[in-house]
Amino acid sequence: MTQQPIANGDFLTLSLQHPDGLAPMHFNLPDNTTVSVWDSGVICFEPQQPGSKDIVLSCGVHGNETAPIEICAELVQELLTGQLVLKQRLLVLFGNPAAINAGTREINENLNRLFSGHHSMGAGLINAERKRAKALEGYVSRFYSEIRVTDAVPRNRYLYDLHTAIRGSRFEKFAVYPFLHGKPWQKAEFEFLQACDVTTVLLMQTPASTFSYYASNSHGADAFTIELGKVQPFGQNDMQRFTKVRTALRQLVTADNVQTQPFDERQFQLYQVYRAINKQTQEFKLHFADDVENFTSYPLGTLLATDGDTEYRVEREGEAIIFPNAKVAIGQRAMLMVVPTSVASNIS
Ligand SMILES: O=C(O)CCC(=O)N[C@@H](CCC(=O)O)C(=O)O
Ligand SMILES: [Zn+2]
Repeated sequence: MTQQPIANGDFLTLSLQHPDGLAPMHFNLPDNTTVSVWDSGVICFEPQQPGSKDIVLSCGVHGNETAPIEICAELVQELLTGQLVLKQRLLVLFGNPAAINAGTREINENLNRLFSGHHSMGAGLINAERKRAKALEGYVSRFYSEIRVTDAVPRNRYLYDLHTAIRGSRFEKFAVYPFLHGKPWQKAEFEFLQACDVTTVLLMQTPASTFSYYASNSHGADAFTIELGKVQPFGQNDMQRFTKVRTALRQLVTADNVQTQPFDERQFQLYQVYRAINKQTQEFKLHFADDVENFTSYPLGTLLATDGDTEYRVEREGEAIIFPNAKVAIGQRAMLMVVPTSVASNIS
């Protein structure tokens, strides 16, 4: 039998050697799973008789968020070398190979603010991140629509966009559930998140230009941004901390079902956005230290940030900070303030 062209299974290294594009290739694994490389960091697997799930796993949308990159690279390697046998259709995306090579969150612009067409707004497709966002949208659309399965079993779409946060967090791992426009939150998804060791979930209340919102809103996918801890350089992640998510992702792609526990809201910390604070001027400044963790709350009236003459103080009991970042571009979200909530009123 001829060896498949990525014999060592190290698709990440191959992609990083060709960050600006990789010639498409197409081959079969010994179990007849079809493998198609569509671009640098874009690899599609289709088992001969796939289950009903179309799964997109993405990582490296921010180039310095290494743990998810290592987790996805390992999974792809195990698939390519036959250590794992796939059951579901799977598209793995290493979001921003150039930024991964540079070890930076972004090169020119935050890729995770460019989806749902934002790549082409304003100045248009002026940099590599804007072009990549457009290309990634195309790959996701192609994956969800190009299905060679002919039976009438209804298909379910998923996209898990794996990240790590800039700061530490009171809850080490947490997920962002994109705005569903009134549609019910999904018990099965909370159960899957719990299997991944993620029991803190932030429910968004507005559309966003993120990858997960794009998949949810444009493709009807069950989609999440999943934060797996704090950013670390390559090789410095304690992989033991990811045992549950690695196992759950393996089960997701190799089996019909993931082993989960029935949903019980009491086992989750659920938050919703109370307000988003956007950076208005270059003077935007946070008034707490860099090591203050996500989900920290302060007493009413505490000064959190200033932006020129504008002061942002705690205005609601229990509101907590998340994703504070003074370095974002003008007009972008510099911090979210979140409050505890429940999903009981709208879950199915
Ligand atoms: O730690 C931070 O400040 C940012 C971590 C990160 O990249 N988070 C994502 C969340 C995306 C979402 O809201 O769904 C981002 O900011 O892009
Ligand atoms: Zn990120």
